[in-house]
Amino acid sequence: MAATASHQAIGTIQSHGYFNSSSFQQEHGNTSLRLISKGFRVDGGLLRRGSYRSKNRSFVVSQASTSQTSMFSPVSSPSKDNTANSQKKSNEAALILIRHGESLWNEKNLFTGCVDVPLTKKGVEEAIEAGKRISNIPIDVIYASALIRSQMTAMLAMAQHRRKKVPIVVHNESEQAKSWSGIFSEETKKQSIPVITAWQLNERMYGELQGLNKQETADRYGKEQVHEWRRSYDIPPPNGESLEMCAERAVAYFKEHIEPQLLSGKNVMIAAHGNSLRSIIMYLDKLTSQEVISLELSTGIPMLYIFKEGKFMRRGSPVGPTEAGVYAYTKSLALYRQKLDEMFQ
Ligand SMILES: O=C(O)[C@@H](CO)OP(=O)(O)O
Repeated sequence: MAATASHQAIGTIQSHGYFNSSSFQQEHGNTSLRLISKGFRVDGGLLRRGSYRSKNRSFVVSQASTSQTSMFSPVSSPSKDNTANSQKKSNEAALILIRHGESLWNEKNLFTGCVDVPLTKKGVEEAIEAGKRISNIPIDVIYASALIRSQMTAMLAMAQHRRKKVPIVVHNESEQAKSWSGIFSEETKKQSIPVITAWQLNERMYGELQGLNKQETADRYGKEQVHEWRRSYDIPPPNGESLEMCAERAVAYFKEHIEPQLLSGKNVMIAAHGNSLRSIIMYLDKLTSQEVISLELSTGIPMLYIFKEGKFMRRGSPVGPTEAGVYAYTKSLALYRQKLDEMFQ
């Protein structure tokens, strides 16, 4: 939106734009215009559409200010949310889990953990293939780890989605980052999918094994020892995280941030890692610490769960966009697909 000369000072504030009132006040002085904290309140009322003038500057609010998030409105936690609406909405949602495609260190057979390594060409192809498999499943919000291999996977997969919404990484790391990534069109926001990145979804930290060759490590320390480090539930590799430690942060994040989304009816995709996903699957499928030992995830294979009435139902891996079975799991998935067929035939 073009800012007029008099509005140039801070540009345009929108309902979904990020606005740092304290920096505004520092810059422009705490004047007749009082912007209280993050609510865009002026003397107790919400800012309305229009132009505002402080001591020496003016600015524009182009929409009534009710929210300060960009395209992503965080849902309130289920315990705080007691409206009938949320009850209605909590009916059903799809959850897709996907381990990133092959990385350059997977290819070299190196322990990777939290080292931030990109995908190989094969990994890129796996992510694209994964995207085709889930291209008819609704996705409202995407979670990825802080590592590039999961983010590449999410983005490449989404490029295959028939709905053609644009996945956009949410930048909440600072007020400025929020503000600078603001989107000023409701229509554009509707055509976007927020991608939320979280270190808690990172691969388990492999400690002093990171960068070592898996085969050479087995030759040196013995196959059993290395298998214990790699697959046991509670034995950490030297100075690294056990699966149990990884689960503590990954599952906590899932419960705190992702479950409320599902409860509110949002369809979620999580792109993450072998072990962070193993820990989440252990929680979803109620696996014991013995059972999780034999759980192995392939790179780039999406897994579908239906969340219904507070329960997670594992629906396996959608084989392809034409596989009828996946869409027969629930009425809403079938309807979504039907709509896509109508829109894009
Ligand atoms: O190296 C790693 O970070 C992981 C995943 O690739 O290895 P592992 O097979 O031991 O879980």
